[in-house]
Amino acid sequence: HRRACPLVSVTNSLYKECFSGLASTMAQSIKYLGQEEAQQIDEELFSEYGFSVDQLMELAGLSCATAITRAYPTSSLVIARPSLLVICGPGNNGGDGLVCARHLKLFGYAPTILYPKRPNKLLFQGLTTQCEKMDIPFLTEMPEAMVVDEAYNLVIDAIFGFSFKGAVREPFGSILDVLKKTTVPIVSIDIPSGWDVEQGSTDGLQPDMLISLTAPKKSAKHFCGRYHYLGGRFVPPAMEKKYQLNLPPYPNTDCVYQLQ
Ligand SMILES: NC(=O)C1=CN([C@@H]2O[C@H](COP(=O)(O)OP(=O)(O)OC[C@H]3O[C@@H](n4cnc5c(N)ncnc54)[C@H](OP(=O)(O)O)[C@@H]3O)[C@@H](O)[C@H]2O)[C@@H](O)CC1
Ligand SMILES: [K+]
Repeated sequence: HRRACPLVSVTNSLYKECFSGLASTMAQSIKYLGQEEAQQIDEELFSEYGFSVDQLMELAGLSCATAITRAYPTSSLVIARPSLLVICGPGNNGGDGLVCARHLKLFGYAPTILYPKRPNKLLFQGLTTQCEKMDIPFLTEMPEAMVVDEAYNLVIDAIFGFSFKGAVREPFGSILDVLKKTTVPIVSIDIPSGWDVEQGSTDGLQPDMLISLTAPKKSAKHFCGRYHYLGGRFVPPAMEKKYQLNLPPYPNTDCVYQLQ
């Protein structure tokens, strides 16, 4: 399912769409965030706007599950059982993955979770219990690439988000090595894991789908998969204005917007 990546930027494709009269003025100038700016916005949502992490994580995870149902409806899956593998990392990106898995189960999919490094915090313990109580199985180790390809329709990559830095440490290095050998489509939440948040990566994962949360990060310009969605419809207008995010208009009550 995955294609080679000729480093075509999303901005370029948006300009092309614009010339053919298809893109709105808003979509042209959507902002791509640097790492520090993404972290600053995140911090400000909590400190100045009064949100809590679990609130935004719930909305982020729900957006991800919704976007996945749009791109890969259960009727389109190759393996009849709608099996998915959700791999969760040690930070909030991993938390989004747990929430996403729970909603996907409610939407009729059969997720399985790999959560190898669990933070000792009530938030993540609660999210884990919720998944266990929904009969979502947890794996104890990463299966081999061939097993992943045979057993799952999709892999959801919720390993690292916008706080990723430096060389990948274990056990995630080995997990990403396996993912690079699989052929099953990968859906990355916020950032393709292992990619530099701003520069991307030429030899990293090549996901089939990217779900950017709040606003795309600079590395999203190097995304060459089939589907790019925006989720996390919780940005207050004053914040959108301050950071000149120029978010596209979400249709009606939708929590996702298809950018590509
Ligand atoms: N406002 C928003 O937009 C919202 C954002 N949300 C979500 O939060 C995400 C950002 O979450 P985040 O800040 O917790 O960081 P994230 O990237 O998950 O990882 C940090 C962990 O990774 C680890 N780690 C880092 N580098 C590593 C390496 N090289 N090799 C190995 N490990 C490494 C690091 O370990 P440490 O450095 O602490 O040892 C730490 O444990 C964001 O992308 C979005 O998905 C929503 O939930 C809500 C609203
Ligand atoms: K990710």
